Amino acid sequence: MQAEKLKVLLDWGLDNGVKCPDDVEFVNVGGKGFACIAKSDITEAEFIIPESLIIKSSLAVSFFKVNSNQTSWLKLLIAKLKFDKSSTTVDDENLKAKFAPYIDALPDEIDSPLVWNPSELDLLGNTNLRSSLRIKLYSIFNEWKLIMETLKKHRNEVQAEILNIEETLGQSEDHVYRNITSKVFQHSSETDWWSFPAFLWSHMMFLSRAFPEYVINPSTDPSNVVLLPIIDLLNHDYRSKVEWNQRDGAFGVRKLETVLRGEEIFNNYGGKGNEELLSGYGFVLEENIFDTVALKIQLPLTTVSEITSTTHLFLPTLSDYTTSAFELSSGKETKQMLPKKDSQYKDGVLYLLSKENDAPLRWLLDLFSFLEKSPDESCSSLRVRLQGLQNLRNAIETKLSSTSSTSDRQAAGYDIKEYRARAARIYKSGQTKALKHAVNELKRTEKEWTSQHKGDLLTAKRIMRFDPNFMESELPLLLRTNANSDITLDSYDTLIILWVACKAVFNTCPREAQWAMDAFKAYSDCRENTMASSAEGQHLYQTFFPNGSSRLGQEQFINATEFLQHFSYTRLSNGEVILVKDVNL
Ligand SMILES: C[S@@+](CC[C@H](N)C(=O)[O-])C[C@H]1O[C@@H](n2cnc3c(N)ncnc32)[C@H](O)[C@@H]1O
Repeated sequence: MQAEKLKVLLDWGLDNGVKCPDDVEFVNVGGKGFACIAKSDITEAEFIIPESLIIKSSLAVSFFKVNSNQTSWLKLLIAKLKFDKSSTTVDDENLKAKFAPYIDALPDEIDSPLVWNPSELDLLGNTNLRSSLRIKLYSIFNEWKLIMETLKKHRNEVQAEILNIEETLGQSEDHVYRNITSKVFQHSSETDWWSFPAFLWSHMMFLSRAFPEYVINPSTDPSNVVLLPIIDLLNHDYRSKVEWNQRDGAFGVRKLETVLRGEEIFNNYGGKGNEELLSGYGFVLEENIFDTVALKIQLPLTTVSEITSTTHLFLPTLSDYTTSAFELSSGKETKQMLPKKDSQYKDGVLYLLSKENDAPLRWLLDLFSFLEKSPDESCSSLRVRLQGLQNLRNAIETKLSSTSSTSDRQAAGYDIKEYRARAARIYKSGQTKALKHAVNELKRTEKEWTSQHKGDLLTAKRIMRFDPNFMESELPLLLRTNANSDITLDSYDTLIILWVACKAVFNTCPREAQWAMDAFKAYSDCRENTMASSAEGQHLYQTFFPNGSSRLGQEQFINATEFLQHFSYTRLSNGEVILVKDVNL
């Protein structure tokens, strides 16, 4: 059946001026649909489609007599060519008849999770992709609704369909599957061409096989796309070197390397991670070097504007990550760094973490350091950097545990397609690997910083090592306990607070930690005029000195408590508090 449709399509193409290399054959490959195979060694294989066969927005503009949202109208036009039995005429040409060989040969199904059943969706667990699906459906619905509201025909039915879909989208995954997404590829002859499932079908065809129109028409809106019959039979390999070009309105794809006999001739859809490949094209690649995991950080707009107006922090947007095959083939960096507006971050700042590129992790670390710092601290202070790193590591580890966990929803008992189960496994494992890589990179960075700044950090363990006198004699004296009775301190930070207070009382600070004493004195001097108010400090003082202390006043003790809070960071892995010298990294 598919082979017959393919033959009709290829004959139609050849009759109408499509040029393909002589020695290629298109075959049906399990899991991939059609593929183009070289029958001999081919140098610079080139595929050209004439302007007359390119399906572009101008057709939709002419047919629907519209001006805006051209890609949406083009999707509706393709849904009409597929589902409407009557003709669709533009300039006396019946598009339904003209493009029938193309429309008939489009794939029976796309394995995008947009149309997976609930049992298959469960395989995605709590990943970004799973949680973005409903939002994606809403966005496609809104795109459809926007043009439907201006469509003159079928007014009452369209209005009823809009209400019905809107209501369904607010319901359970199972309900959405049964009433909308399961219908996209199991369409009956009754499917209305203007219905939402028909639009969703068309949308998925565009997502998985459209090309940018600007290749043939540089002045067009950059978001406009075209369909290229036959050229769109080429599958994707990110290693494939290709050039997309135009000549006299025709669109060409040329291989820039020799393809050996028996090998597949690939296009290159651009550097896409498995999340984008799976949701848009319904497939994944093992060991995909473009794999990323997205972290979206929501910031109040006041914080965004503080960052953009007072710091040099880099806040990325999606365009900082996208590489299209067209850009790759041009061999030069074509992306322009356009000035960004604060409003671009209203839905969050996007960080795409990957094993291959640590720059986004560094941008994220800069942001977390900024968020950690107090007004009198610098973004590059050692304490701020170390605490920012801890907070970031904590956030990524939380994401990792939710990504690797299985979904907590109830499996719904639908059949699971093995192809989809494998795709879900590979996608999830790529997400987990990218997150683990980020955690390891942060651990390595922390180690590097702490070993470079060993002398600027004081842990409770270090104190006990180089100041044995403190535990053996000074602390019992201060607490008025017997030197032989055990002193129980329930945390490392309590020990450091008592050490700081003790050193101030006895003036016996060892040389290697003198910086901590100097900083404490300076801090206490600054606070002299402010009333010591820390409830935590007061409570701790009363615990240790229920009858007060002639040596250590409450105020000085509270100063030590607050000093530790201001000049320390907490290792989240073990709760250890570490005193940090006020230096820059
Ligand atoms: C532009 S079409 C390519 C032609 C497609 N094989 C067909 O039969 O129509 C894109 C679709 O091809 C398939 N595809 C492309 N590259 C692939 C790859 N490397 N591995 C698996 N499937 C691939 C996916 O189903 C994708 O949605």
